[in-house]
Amino acid sequence: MRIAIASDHAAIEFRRDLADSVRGSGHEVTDFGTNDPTKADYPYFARLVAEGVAAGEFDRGILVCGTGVGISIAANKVDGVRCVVCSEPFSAVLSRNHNDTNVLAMGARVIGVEMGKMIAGMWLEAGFDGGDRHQRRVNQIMALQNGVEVEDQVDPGLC
Ligand SMILES: O=C(CO)[C@H](O)[C@H](O)COP(=O)(O)O
Repeated sequence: MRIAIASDHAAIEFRRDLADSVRGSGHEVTDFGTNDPTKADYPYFARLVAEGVAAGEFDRGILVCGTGVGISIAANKVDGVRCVVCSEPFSAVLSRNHNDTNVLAMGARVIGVEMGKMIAGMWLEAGFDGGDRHQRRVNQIMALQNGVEVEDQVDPGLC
């Protein structure tokens, strides 16, 4: 797959190690930096990756900052992006199976790089389960992103 990766200053070594690992698994990796250890603003780097994924230039994106939180919030502002921030593989894989996430965020101040490689590897391998309920909910998420009103599809009488 074509993978875009970026980080802020808090995750430079983590991102470089991770990019090597993803490349080693046979993916085509485009690394957007930063390579500047002075302060870098994570929304800028989130945007480079998120817009590339949303435009179809990349199949998936990986973002790293100190916690993964800010960079994931920023990525999720881009229409077409479903970014998950993860510190363990279970949520990463389920985010693919149920939510069809297309960007993964992690925190270099939260987890070690070996855990990051495992999370990214499993996330890249996992597929979307699809099917009526998961596809419907993903469609609802995307409708929210576009400001469309979303109705609960479940009969309240069944709750
Ligand atoms: O985790 C982050 C955002 O969620 C950033 O990496 C973090 O806020 C950067 O902090 P500092 O500028 O103090 O190094």
